[in-house]
Amino acid sequence: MEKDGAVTVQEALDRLLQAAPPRPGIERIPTQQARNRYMAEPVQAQLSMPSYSASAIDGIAVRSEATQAASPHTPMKLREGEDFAWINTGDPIPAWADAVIMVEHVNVEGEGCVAITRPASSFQHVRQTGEDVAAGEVLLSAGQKIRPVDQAVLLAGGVWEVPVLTRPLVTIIATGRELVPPGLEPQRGEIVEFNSTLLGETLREWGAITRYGGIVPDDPALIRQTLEHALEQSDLVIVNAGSSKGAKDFVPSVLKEMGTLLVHGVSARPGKPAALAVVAGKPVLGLPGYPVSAYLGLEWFAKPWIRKWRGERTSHEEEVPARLSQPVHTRMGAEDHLRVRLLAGPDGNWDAIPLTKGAGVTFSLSQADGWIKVPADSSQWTAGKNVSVRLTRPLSLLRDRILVAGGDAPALDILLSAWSKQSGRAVARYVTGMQDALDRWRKGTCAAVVVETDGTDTLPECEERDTDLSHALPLGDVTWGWIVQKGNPDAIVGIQDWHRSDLHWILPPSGHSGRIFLEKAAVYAGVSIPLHRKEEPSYLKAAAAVYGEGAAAAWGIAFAEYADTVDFLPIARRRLSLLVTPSLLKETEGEILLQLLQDQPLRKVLQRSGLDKPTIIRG
Ligand SMILES: Nc1nc2c(c(=O)[nH]1)N[C@H]1C(S)=C(S)[C@@H](COP(=O)(O)OP(=O)(O)OC[C@H]3O[C@@H](n4cnc5c(N)ncnc54)[C@H](O)[C@@H]3O)O[C@H]1N2
Ligand code: MOO
Repeated sequence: MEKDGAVTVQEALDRLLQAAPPRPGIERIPTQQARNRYMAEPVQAQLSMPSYSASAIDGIAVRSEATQAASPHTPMKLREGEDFAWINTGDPIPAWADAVIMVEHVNVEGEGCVAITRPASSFQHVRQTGEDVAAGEVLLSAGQKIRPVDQAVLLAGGVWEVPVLTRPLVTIIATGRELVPPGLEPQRGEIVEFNSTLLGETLREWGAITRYGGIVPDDPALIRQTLEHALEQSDLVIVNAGSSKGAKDFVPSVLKEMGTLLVHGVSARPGKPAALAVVAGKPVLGLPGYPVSAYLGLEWFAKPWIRKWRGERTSHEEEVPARLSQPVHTRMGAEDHLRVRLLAGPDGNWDAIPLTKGAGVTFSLSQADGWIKVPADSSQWTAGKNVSVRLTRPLSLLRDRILVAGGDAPALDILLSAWSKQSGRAVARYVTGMQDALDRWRKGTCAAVVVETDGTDTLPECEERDTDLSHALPLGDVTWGWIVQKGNPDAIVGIQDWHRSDLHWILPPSGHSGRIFLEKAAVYAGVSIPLHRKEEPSYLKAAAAVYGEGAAAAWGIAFAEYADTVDFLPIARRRLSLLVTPSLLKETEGEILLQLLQDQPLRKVLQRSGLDKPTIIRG
């Protein structure tokens, strides 16, 4: 693999486009099936629409010059068949007529006789031949993406078939003996194969036809054989995983053997070990196995290659300026692509909150609102830095979203998704410390804060203990405590066990209420913060980590669904309330929330997820 910094993403892309340029074809397809295809050549209307002059209204067809004497004082009588003919909207105008008078302006005087009180002007209420589309007009130019409105105009102009660019056919091959197809429950050591769906569906959104090449074990001969077969039928082939330095990472060497390995390793993360090759004149992308790395590799190489297939010079991705809400640290020598979540400020500015850097966290791809790029020559960006965010969701949706910051509990997702469903607005949760959430609430970057009280309207785990909570809506009570291995084999009793170095402790991040509670309790109990500890931002992730790792205990919330996997030792009760921006509370959204909190079936579901109806909290 080339050293860090040896090949930039741009340089790698240039090599690929040079060595294996796209070669689109042209095909003629029925206009009705052409949605989302790209015009290969300009198209002219074959027919005029309408192809005859037609009445635009219901009324009578007349010769305008014969009506000039009509006025309210001197109504003019007209005889059917001589001076006028009844006509409906869309009917051809008789050859002898040149105008239409609205039925509302016509007085019927008797059989075959009407009177009019105003003259008609020439061409009045007449749709000229070709008013919509005139034969010979260029309807669409080369390169245009065909939308339903374009299909309509093509058909109006008598274009039954359109010349469009063929779509690139891309085959995706997944490699790895550990992979199992979706639908099968993975055993220990097995991973559900979802990258093909991630890559394939993204490629289809970009206009490619995709073929699933299956799961191939890490075996050079089999990888080669599958690749050969795929290359015969495809314009571009993607081989996923096996691109790094492990004993089973055969993709780069197979590509080298079969053709020209143009690049192995780019100076960008995640996605660093990407391998690009040309085999039998066709491009092959060897993308790393981690989903985020594979996805970025697709964006860096497949997207511009497809864009070039269509002859597009520029990308139309939406970017917004934002302020970084916390510092980011990266390693020099390679550019870093970070997923961020965006919080809208009242001043129209955006706060960008970096999400995990983990290349294996698919969920963060789904949660991210956009990407920021830290250049290879930077290693540290401070909070408040102005950044440009490449959006992954429409800006209008982000502006409309109700953002709820603050404490965590599994039941909150259930409650907030019910709120979203009933209110018709997206609701997103941002788990953070109480102080941070309250600061954001005051700045207006979130609409509501989940506060954790001890039931006495004070915030014990917050610097601002005296925040006015009189308007906060009580959501319910939760129990905090230790999530431990099933059967509590390590015999954890309480806070006093915290000093034990034979256990790995999983804690909420610094500043989160649960963490502050624990640290205060530890001081009170005279125990020091344990050495072996790691942080998990959500209680469900903490529980999953306890289940998956031996000798671990996590601070968390009582939740019935743990039952089969872990045990729970209760330690303290907390009341969760929602501090909602007064204006939002007065809107329909506020009313809906109040109704939901009274909804008995929903309360039962919330209770199963550990959120009891507010009761008196003891101790
Ligand atoms: N000693 C080193 N180890 C690693 C390095 C390195 O430089 N030195 N690079 C790391 C980086 S960076 C990346 S990225 C990964 C890339 O690894 P591979 O391309 O070889 O991919 P695998 O190891 O086979 O898989 C990684 C991970 O992703 C899962 N995976 C693979 N395919 C799929 C799929 N189709 N669907 C879902 N998940 C998939 C796979 O099971 C692994 O868990 O290497 C680092 N290592
Ligand atoms: O490049 Mo790897 O994709 O950093 O995680």
